[in-house]
Amino acid sequence: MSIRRTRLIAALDTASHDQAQHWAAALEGKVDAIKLGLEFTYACGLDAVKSLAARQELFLDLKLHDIPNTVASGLRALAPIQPSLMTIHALGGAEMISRSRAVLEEAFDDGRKRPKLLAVTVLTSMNEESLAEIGINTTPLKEVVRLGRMAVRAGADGLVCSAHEITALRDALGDGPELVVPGIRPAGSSTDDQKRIMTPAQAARAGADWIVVGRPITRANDPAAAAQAIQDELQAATL
Ligand SMILES: O=c1ccn([C@@H]2O[C@H](COP(=O)(O)O)[C@@H](O)[C@H]2O)c(=O)[nH]1
Repeated sequence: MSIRRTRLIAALDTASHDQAQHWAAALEGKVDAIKLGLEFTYACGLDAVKSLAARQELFLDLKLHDIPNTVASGLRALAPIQPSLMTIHALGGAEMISRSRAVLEEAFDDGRKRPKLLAVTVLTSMNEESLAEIGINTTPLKEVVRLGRMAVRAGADGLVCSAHEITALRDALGDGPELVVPGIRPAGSSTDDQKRIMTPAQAARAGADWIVVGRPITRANDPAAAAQAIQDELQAATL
Protein backbone atom coordinates (compact mmCIF):
# COMPACT_ATOMS: atom_id res chain seq x y z
CA MET A 1 0.00 0.00 0.00
CA SER A 2 1.21 3.51 -0.85
CA ILE A 3 2.09 5.98 1.91
CA ARG A 4 1.92 9.05 -0.34
CA ARG A 5 -0.80 11.55 0.44
CA THR A 6 -2.96 11.85 -2.64
CA ARG A 7 -4.08 15.46 -3.08
CA LEU A 8 -7.37 16.57 -4.58
CA ILE A 9 -7.65 19.05 -7.45
CA ALA A 10 -11.12 20.35 -8.34
CA ALA A 11 -11.53 21.05 -12.06
CA LEU A 12 -13.55 24.27 -12.36
CA ASP A 13 -14.75 23.80 -15.92
CA THR A 14 -17.03 26.74 -16.66
CA ALA A 15 -17.15 29.76 -18.95
CA SER A 16 -18.39 31.96 -16.11
CA HIS A 17 -15.99 33.92 -13.90
CA ASP A 18 -18.69 34.34 -11.23
CA GLN A 19 -19.37 30.60 -11.19
CA ALA A 20 -15.66 29.76 -10.90
CA GLN A 21 -15.22 32.29 -8.07
CA HIS A 22 -18.24 30.86 -6.30
CA TRP A 23 -16.92 27.28 -6.56
CA ALA A 24 -13.40 28.33 -5.57
CA ALA A 25 -14.69 30.08 -2.45
CA ALA A 26 -16.95 27.16 -1.51
CA LEU A 27 -14.09 24.67 -1.99
CA GLU A 28 -11.41 26.64 -0.11
CA GLY A 29 -9.98 24.34 2.55
CA LYS A 30 -11.77 21.34 1.04
CA VAL A 31 -9.50 20.81 -1.97
CA ASP A 32 -5.71 21.06 -2.32
CA ALA A 33 -5.76 22.97 -5.62
CA ILE A 34 -8.10 24.15 -8.35
CA LYS A 35 -7.75 23.38 -12.05
CA LEU A 36 -8.54 25.93 -14.73
CA GLY A 37 -8.48 24.78 -18.32
CA LEU A 38 -9.43 25.67 -21.86
CA GLU A 39 -13.07 26.61 -21.24
CA PHE A 40 -12.41 29.07 -18.41
CA THR A 41 -9.24 30.55 -19.91
CA TYR A 42 -10.68 31.13 -23.38
CA ALA A 43 -13.96 32.53 -22.03
CA CYS A 44 -12.68 34.65 -19.16
CA GLY A 45 -9.06 35.46 -20.04
CA LEU A 46 -5.74 35.32 -18.25
CA ASP A 47 -6.53 38.16 -15.80
CA ALA A 48 -9.40 36.07 -14.47
CA VAL A 49 -7.06 33.06 -14.20
CA LYS A 50 -4.58 35.24 -12.31
CA SER A 51 -7.21 36.49 -9.87
CA LEU A 52 -8.27 32.95 -8.97
CA ALA A 53 -4.63 31.83 -8.68
CA ALA A 54 -4.06 34.54 -6.08
CA ARG A 55 -6.30 32.67 -3.60
CA GLN A 56 -5.59 29.01 -4.25
CA GLU A 57 -2.92 26.70 -5.59
CA LEU A 58 -3.47 26.42 -9.35
CA PHE A 59 -3.18 23.63 -11.92
CA LEU A 60 -3.25 25.47 -15.25
CA ASP A 61 -4.25 22.76 -17.71
CA LEU A 62 -3.94 24.26 -21.18
CA LYS A 63 -2.35 21.18 -22.78
CA LEU A 64 -0.10 23.08 -25.17
CA HIS A 65 0.76 21.19 -28.36
CA ASP A 66 2.62 22.92 -31.20
CA ILE A 67 6.15 23.22 -32.54
CA PRO A 68 8.85 23.54 -29.85
CA ASN A 69 9.41 27.28 -30.27
CA THR A 70 5.69 28.11 -30.08
CA VAL A 71 5.04 25.97 -27.01
CA ALA A 72 8.13 27.25 -25.20
CA SER A 73 7.15 30.87 -25.97
CA GLY A 74 3.59 30.17 -24.82
CA LEU A 75 4.88 28.88 -21.49
CA ARG A 76 7.12 31.95 -21.12
CA ALA A 77 4.04 34.14 -21.60
CA LEU A 78 2.10 32.13 -18.98
CA ALA A 79 4.93 32.15 -16.40
CA PRO A 80 3.76 35.34 -14.57
CA ILE A 81 0.63 33.46 -13.47
CA GLN A 82 2.90 31.13 -11.44
CA PRO A 83 0.69 28.02 -11.39
CA SER A 84 1.94 25.02 -9.40
CA LEU A 85 1.35 22.65 -12.32
CA MET A 86 1.00 23.21 -16.07
CA THR A 87 0.49 20.88 -19.04
CA ILE A 88 1.83 20.24 -22.51
CA HIS A 89 1.06 17.23 -24.73
CA ALA A 90 3.69 14.46 -24.72
CA LEU A 91 2.84 13.89 -28.39
CA GLY A 92 4.61 17.18 -29.16
CA GLY A 93 7.84 15.22 -28.73
CA ALA A 94 11.12 15.35 -26.84
CA GLU A 95 12.43 18.64 -28.27
CA MET A 96 9.18 20.42 -27.41
CA ILE A 97 9.34 19.08 -23.85
CA SER A 98 13.01 19.88 -23.27
CA ARG A 99 12.64 23.43 -24.60
CA SER A 100 9.56 23.91 -22.43
CA ARG A 101 11.47 22.81 -19.35
CA ALA A 102 14.38 25.10 -20.22
CA VAL A 103 12.08 28.11 -20.59
CA LEU A 104 10.49 27.46 -17.20
CA GLU A 105 13.92 27.03 -15.55
CA GLU A 106 14.96 30.38 -17.02
CA ALA A 107 11.74 32.18 -16.07
CA PHE A 108 12.04 30.99 -12.46
CA ASP A 109 15.81 31.31 -11.95
CA ASP A 110 15.14 34.07 -9.37
CA GLY A 111 14.24 31.64 -6.57
CA ARG A 112 10.44 31.67 -7.04
CA LYS A 113 8.91 28.20 -7.11
CA ARG A 114 8.96 26.87 -10.66
CA PRO A 115 5.70 25.35 -11.94
CA LYS A 116 5.93 21.61 -12.48
CA LEU A 117 5.79 20.71 -16.14
CA LEU A 118 3.40 17.83 -16.82
CA ALA A 119 3.18 15.91 -20.07
CA VAL A 120 -0.27 14.61 -20.97
CA THR A 121 0.10 11.01 -22.15
CA VAL A 122 -3.13 9.37 -23.40
CA LEU A 123 -6.29 11.30 -22.53
CA THR A 124 -8.47 9.50 -20.00
CA SER A 125 -11.41 9.82 -22.42
CA MET A 126 -9.63 7.35 -24.75
CA ASN A 127 -9.55 3.56 -24.75
CA GLU A 128 -7.89 1.00 -27.02
CA GLU A 129 -10.58 1.52 -29.65
CA SER A 130 -10.16 5.28 -29.77
CA LEU A 131 -6.39 4.87 -29.99
CA ALA A 132 -6.90 2.56 -33.00
CA GLU A 133 -9.07 5.25 -34.62
CA ILE A 134 -6.05 7.56 -34.68
CA GLY A 135 -3.74 4.83 -35.94
CA ILE A 136 -2.18 3.80 -32.64
CA ASN A 137 -2.60 0.04 -32.47
CA THR A 138 -1.62 -0.73 -28.94
CA THR A 139 -3.14 -0.61 -25.47
CA PRO A 140 -3.47 2.66 -23.53
CA LEU A 141 -1.21 1.11 -20.87
CA LYS A 142 1.66 0.46 -23.30
CA GLU A 143 1.23 3.83 -25.00
CA VAL A 144 1.20 5.73 -21.69
CA VAL A 145 4.39 4.01 -20.52
CA ARG A 146 6.10 4.61 -23.89
CA LEU A 147 5.16 8.31 -23.93
CA GLY A 148 5.83 8.68 -20.21
CA ARG A 149 9.40 7.37 -20.52
CA MET A 150 10.15 9.71 -23.41
CA ALA A 151 8.57 12.72 -21.68
CA VAL A 152 10.36 12.26 -18.36
CA ARG A 153 13.70 11.68 -20.14
CA ALA A 154 13.12 14.92 -22.06
CA GLY A 155 12.50 16.94 -18.89
CA ALA A 156 8.87 16.61 -17.82
CA ASP A 157 8.47 16.75 -14.02
CA GLY A 158 5.43 14.56 -14.21
CA LEU A 159 2.70 13.00 -16.26
CA VAL A 160 -1.05 13.14 -16.68
CA CYS A 161 -2.33 9.56 -16.94
CA SER A 162 -5.21 7.44 -15.76
CA ALA A 163 -5.07 5.51 -12.50
CA HIS A 164 -4.82 2.27 -14.51
CA GLU A 165 -1.26 3.14 -15.55
CA ILE A 166 0.20 4.26 -12.21
CA THR A 167 1.76 0.93 -11.20
CA ALA A 168 3.39 0.39 -14.61
CA LEU A 169 4.70 3.98 -14.64
CA ARG A 170 6.17 3.61 -11.15
CA ASP A 171 7.83 0.34 -12.23
CA ALA A 172 9.27 2.02 -15.32
CA LEU A 173 10.16 5.44 -13.88
CA GLY A 174 10.31 5.15 -10.10
CA ASP A 175 8.79 7.49 -7.53
CA GLY A 176 10.21 10.71 -8.99
CA PRO A 177 7.66 11.81 -11.57
CA GLU A 178 4.57 13.59 -10.26
CA LEU A 179 1.53 11.57 -11.39
CA VAL A 180 -1.60 13.65 -11.89
CA VAL A 181 -4.69 11.55 -12.47
CA PRO A 182 -8.05 12.62 -13.94
CA GLY A 183 -10.78 10.16 -14.93
CA ILE A 184 -11.80 9.83 -11.30
CA ARG A 185 -15.33 8.81 -10.45
CA PRO A 186 -16.65 8.14 -6.93
CA ALA A 187 -18.59 4.85 -6.92
CA GLY A 188 -22.00 5.23 -8.49
CA SER A 189 -21.35 8.52 -10.30
CA SER A 190 -21.81 9.02 -14.04
CA THR A 191 -18.75 8.23 -16.16
CA ASP A 192 -19.62 11.03 -18.64
CA ASP A 193 -17.04 11.00 -21.47
CA GLN A 194 -14.31 9.37 -19.36
CA LYS A 195 -13.21 5.85 -20.40
CA ARG A 196 -10.29 4.92 -18.12
CA ILE A 197 -11.72 5.59 -14.69
CA MET A 198 -11.09 4.61 -11.09
CA THR A 199 -12.55 5.71 -7.77
CA PRO A 200 -10.64 8.14 -5.52
CA ALA A 201 -9.74 5.28 -3.14
CA GLN A 202 -8.43 3.06 -5.97
CA ALA A 203 -6.31 5.90 -7.36
CA ALA A 204 -4.91 6.68 -3.91
CA ARG A 205 -4.01 3.04 -3.31
CA ALA A 206 -2.34 2.88 -6.71
CA GLY A 207 -0.13 5.83 -5.70
CA ALA A 208 -1.51 8.94 -7.44
CA ASP A 209 0.13 12.18 -6.29
CA TRP A 210 -2.91 14.19 -7.31
CA ILE A 211 -6.38 13.28 -8.51
CA VAL A 212 -8.38 15.69 -10.67
CA VAL A 213 -12.14 15.70 -10.17
CA GLY A 214 -14.50 17.97 -12.07
CA ARG A 215 -18.16 17.16 -12.66
CA PRO A 216 -18.64 14.84 -9.64
CA ILE A 217 -17.88 17.96 -7.54
CA THR A 218 -19.20 20.83 -9.64
CA ARG A 219 -22.48 19.12 -10.52
CA ALA A 220 -23.18 18.05 -6.95
CA ASN A 221 -25.95 19.85 -5.05
CA ASP A 222 -23.32 20.69 -2.46
CA PRO A 223 -19.84 20.83 -4.09
CA ALA A 224 -18.08 21.40 -0.77
CA ALA A 225 -19.68 18.29 0.73
CA ALA A 226 -18.82 16.28 -2.40
CA ALA A 227 -15.18 17.39 -2.13
CA GLN A 228 -15.08 16.58 1.57
CA ALA A 229 -16.46 13.08 0.88
CA ILE A 230 -13.65 12.52 -1.65
CA GLN A 231 -11.03 13.74 0.85
CA ASP A 232 -12.47 11.35 3.46
CA GLU A 233 -12.30 8.50 0.92
CA LEU A 234 -8.66 9.36 0.09
CA GLN A 235 -7.70 9.46 3.72
CA ALA A 236 -9.41 6.17 4.55
CA ALA A 237 -7.75 4.49 1.57
CA THR A 238 -4.23 5.30 2.72
CA LEU A 239 -4.62 4.69 6.48
O1 LIG B 1 -6.41 12.93 -19.81
C1 LIG B 1 -6.99 13.90 -19.28
C2 LIG B 1 -6.42 15.12 -19.11
C3 LIG B 1 -7.12 16.12 -18.48
N1 LIG B 1 -8.39 15.93 -18.06
C4 LIG B 1 -9.08 17.05 -17.40
O2 LIG B 1 -9.51 16.67 -16.09
C5 LIG B 1 -10.81 17.15 -15.81
C6 LIG B 1 -11.71 15.99 -15.53
O3 LIG B 1 -13.04 16.44 -15.39
P1 LIG B 1 -14.24 15.47 -15.01
O4 LIG B 1 -15.42 16.37 -15.02
O5 LIG B 1 -13.94 14.92 -13.64
O6 LIG B 1 -14.33 14.40 -16.04
C7 LIG B 1 -11.26 17.97 -17.02
O7 LIG B 1 -11.03 19.32 -16.71
C8 LIG B 1 -10.33 17.52 -18.14
O8 LIG B 1 -9.99 18.58 -19.01
C9 LIG B 1 -8.97 14.72 -18.26
O9 LIG B 1 -10.15 14.50 -17.89
N2 LIG B 1 -8.26 13.72 -18.85
